[in-house]
Amino acid sequence: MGLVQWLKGQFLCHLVICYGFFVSGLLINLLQICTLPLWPINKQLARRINCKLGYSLTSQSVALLEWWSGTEITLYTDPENYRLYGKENAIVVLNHNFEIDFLCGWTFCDRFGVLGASKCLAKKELSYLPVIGWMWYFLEMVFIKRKWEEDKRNFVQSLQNLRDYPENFWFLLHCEGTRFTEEKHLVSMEVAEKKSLPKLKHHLLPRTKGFWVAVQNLRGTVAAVYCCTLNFRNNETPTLLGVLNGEKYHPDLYVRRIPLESIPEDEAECSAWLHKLYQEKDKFQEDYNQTGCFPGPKVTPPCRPWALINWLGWTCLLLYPLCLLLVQLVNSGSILSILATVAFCAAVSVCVRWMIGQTEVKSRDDLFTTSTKCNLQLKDFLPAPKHHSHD
Ligand SMILES: CC/C=C\C/C=C\C/C=C\C/C=C\C/C=C\C/C=C\CCC(=O)SCCNC(=O)CCNC(=O)[C@H](O)C(C)(C)COP(=O)(O)OP(=O)(O)OC[C@H]1O[C@@H](n2cnc3c(N)ncnc32)[C@H](O)[C@@H]1OP(=O)(O)O
Ligand SMILES: CCCCCCCC/C=C\CCCCCCCC(=O)OC[C@@H](O)COP(=O)(O)O
Repeated sequence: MGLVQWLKGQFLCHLVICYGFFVSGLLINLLQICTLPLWPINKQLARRINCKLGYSLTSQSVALLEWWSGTEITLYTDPENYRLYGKENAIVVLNHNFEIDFLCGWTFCDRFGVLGASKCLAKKELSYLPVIGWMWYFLEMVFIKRKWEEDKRNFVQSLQNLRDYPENFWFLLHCEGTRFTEEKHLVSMEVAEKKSLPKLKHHLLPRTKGFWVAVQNLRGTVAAVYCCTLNFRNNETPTLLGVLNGEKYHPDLYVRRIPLESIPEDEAECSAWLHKLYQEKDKFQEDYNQTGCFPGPKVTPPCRPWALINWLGWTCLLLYPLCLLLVQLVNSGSILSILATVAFCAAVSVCVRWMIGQTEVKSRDDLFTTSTKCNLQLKDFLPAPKHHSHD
């Protein structure tokens, strides 16, 4: 292992990265709050400023993936469609299997210049995440509790608000509604069976309501649906902690552009259409597993320097006062101040570690809720208890 790779694994480096991300994030949140008086006066300007501020925070994690971990992304797509990416609004339908799928998504957004304005349909809990969740309020992210009766008014209103958004945006929808795990897959295929739908091998059954409502409310605003399938080469199982440790991954993304006009307006037909799309996605996934690649030509969208420049800028800006403070502390010899500084660094580290924990794949805890819907019990997924003989 080289020196640089060894350094990337050191806690001190992680602490500096987390400190930069967290403190710059809080400053960006503060600047976003300062834009509040501008919203009633010039809403479009306030939105544009928030896109830039959002970019300044989100792109730090993109820089981490591209420059720190050296991850190389590959796109499989039709060259005719390639030239439209980033130049139109789109709904992105993506599989949800990996801990860093959102990070790869952001990286593609950055390569096509839509990172600041990128949006997604996210579970409400994510809106409480310090820094990132708070930033998303100002970026008009759509949050849902995943209870349709409670969600529908706010969901439709949030989509309607995007109709005059001043920047090109991609709206990400994980139709599967949760991350893929074997246990959730079992539950989901039971639902498929009840609904007489073909079983999927690599995906959960898509939840169709959110997709239909998004398509209906964004007609005339969004030009196309990008049907995306993400995979990692050589069965890599990427994690955010791995990225922080400087591990390099190889994501492959297959994108098909589907004009929005070709998607049925009627709810039942639209649902059937989405189920068919997932059956096709399942087939592409199976082919990928067999052959190690997706159909169609490969391209690596060019990496832009802005994420790195922004990251280095924030790091220099925030490391300077930190170093001054440390020197003063050591000179002062005050044990209390030194302890307070160590406690502050530990708090930043714990906070970011907790945020990273929110991105990790959970497999069993949410079975209680999902499985109740299907009259299955948690014990149905757990290994049979071992009976120890005391003889
Ligand atoms: C060129 C490059 C292109 C692209 C680059 C790629 C990406 C970049 C793009 C953007 C990046 C931007 C941001 C990313 C950053 C971070 C965010 C990341 C992730 C956020 C992750 C999440 O939060 S996912 C969770 C939230 N999202 C969703 O849930 C969406 C899917 N769900 C829905 O749409 C639902 O319909 C709903 C939530 C709107 C409502 O759900 P509800 O359950 O209340 O109602 P439904 O009608 O949907 O469901 C009832 C029916 O469901 C049946 N059922 C029951 N159990 C199951 C089951 N286990 N599986 C399937 N179906 C089930 C039930 O029987 C009911 O059926 P009926 O027939 O009776 O209706
Ligand atoms: C310089 C960079 C510093 C690196 C630190 C980066 C820290 C980033 C921390 C948090 C980013 C938050 C992104 C949230 C996206 C998480 C996606 C997610 O949580 O999906 C789960 C969800 O679908 C299913 O949830 P359920 O299991 O159904 O409930």
